Amino acid sequence: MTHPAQPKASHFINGAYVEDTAGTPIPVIYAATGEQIATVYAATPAIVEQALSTAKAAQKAWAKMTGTERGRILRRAADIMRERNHELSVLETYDTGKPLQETLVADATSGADALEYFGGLAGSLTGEHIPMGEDWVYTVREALGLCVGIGAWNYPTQIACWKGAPALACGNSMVFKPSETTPLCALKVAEILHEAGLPAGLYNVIQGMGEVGAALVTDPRVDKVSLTGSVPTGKKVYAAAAAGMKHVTMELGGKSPLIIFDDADVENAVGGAINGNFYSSGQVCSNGTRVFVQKGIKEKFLARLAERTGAAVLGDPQDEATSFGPMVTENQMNIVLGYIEKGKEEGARLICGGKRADMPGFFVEPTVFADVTDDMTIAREEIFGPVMSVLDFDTEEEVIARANDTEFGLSAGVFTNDFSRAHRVIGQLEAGSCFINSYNDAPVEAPFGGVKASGVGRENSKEAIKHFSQVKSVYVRMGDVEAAF
Ligand SMILES: NC(=O)c1ccc[n+]([C@@H]2O[C@H](COP(=O)([O-])OP(=O)(O)OC[C@H]3O[C@@H](n4cnc5c(N)ncnc54)[C@H](O)[C@@H]3O)[C@@H](O)[C@H]2O)c1
Ligand SMILES: CCCCC=O
Repeated sequence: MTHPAQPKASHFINGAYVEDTAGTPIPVIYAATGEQIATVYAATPAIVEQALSTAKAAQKAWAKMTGTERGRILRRAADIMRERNHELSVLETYDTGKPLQETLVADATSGADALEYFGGLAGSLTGEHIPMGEDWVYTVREALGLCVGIGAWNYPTQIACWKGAPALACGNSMVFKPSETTPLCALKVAEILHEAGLPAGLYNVIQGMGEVGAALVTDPRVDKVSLTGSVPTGKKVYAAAAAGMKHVTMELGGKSPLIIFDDADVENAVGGAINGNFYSSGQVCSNGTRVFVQKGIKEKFLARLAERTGAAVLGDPQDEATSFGPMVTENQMNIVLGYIEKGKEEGARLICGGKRADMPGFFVEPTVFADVTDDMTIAREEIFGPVMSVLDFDTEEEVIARANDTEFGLSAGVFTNDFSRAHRVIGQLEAGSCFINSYNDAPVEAPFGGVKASGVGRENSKEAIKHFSQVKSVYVRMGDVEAAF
């Protein structure tokens, strides 16, 4: 019998599902059982062409509509997403393995927030009037044109909406390629947008691996590329986009510091460290995986952390009681287990976890290492799994230097009851998305993105509008034109 997660077809182009079984089959594996639940096919060159030409053709008429008209459609889509939250969350759980307890509150709901927020902003996208004596300049905020979105596998619904909603609000069209690991949810986003009244051709989803992404990025009709992925992929995609002088947004990886001073509330700091390491089984770009704890509270912090981590409920992700799911794939599980072995070999002290969980599926126990030093592999490389490194520190000055000693710069957090210190420290951390006495909040109203190797540009908030539009400036002369001859 066909699994309920099997989509009607692999691609969504020009307002309808489209199939082409000539493409490479992509199996969709449910991470909690290892069973194949669906199959999609990678886009053939004919499918890529169909998606790009339809998106190119549809964009101009969309940009001519008023922002209020465009926004109304996005807000209607947000309402539909919220009405279908349960069904979409179940699908997100099949796509990623993340527990339903999380997907019910963090995925379609976050996507709906983006559609609602950018739908609301669409009517307010105006230029300015700049007086020049008798003359004046006016500016117009215009769409970029045809945008490509490429997604990672940890938040398939959210990424499809975080890119699609601002792009459409500004009058662009989009071809979105989800990660080949989680191809299901973006198709539902496309379906819902069209049900809400989006004209055909404006939001298209095609499947495929890196080659399909590369074909999209290098196409001369494409004006902008927004990628969520790893730093190595980001470097390739950025270079390819630069060759065509295209706009880019790069939401990439991290190895973010979470700094806990000894005056912090220990329970809140432990909660922040759990949210910053074990949510989505650690598969979150902004995770604070280098937890610097001031020596005075180190043992108290570790004891409570081990106790609370022991309360994680590993199990069937579709059961709402489960609070911790599997890695997205067997490969990702093996990568994470490899890092855990490396941590042990390099002399870190294992506090809890440290192995594959004894159950079906790709589960790795939530793992904490203490006595981690800056040079250890687990403290330097992005693991993208539930492995927390706890490092000791003595002084504020020392911890700031060590926190910044990384190629990455996505996020950073500070826990302290001294607010002067909190702002002073955050002010010196090289990171794009920061937290004080909290971790991993990502509301649509706040800009999200990194500095250094972690990215270029910002998603969410009014900042995202700048990255999906451009400004035309028009000089208006009221008098005669003076010329040299
Ligand atoms: N900053 C953020 O907002 C954010 C959010 C989620 C995940 N991430 C990062 O994503 C990574 C995990 O996701 P992943 O393993 O799917 O990343 P990945 O880099 O392997 O793949 C990302 C996407 O890029 C595509 N791709 C690969 N090669 C390409 C090429 N040459 N041209 C065009 N597209 C290409 C893939 O098919 C996939 O859709 C982690 O590093 C994580 O930190 C970042
Ligand atoms: C907390 C925001 C998650 C986006 C990156 O993985």
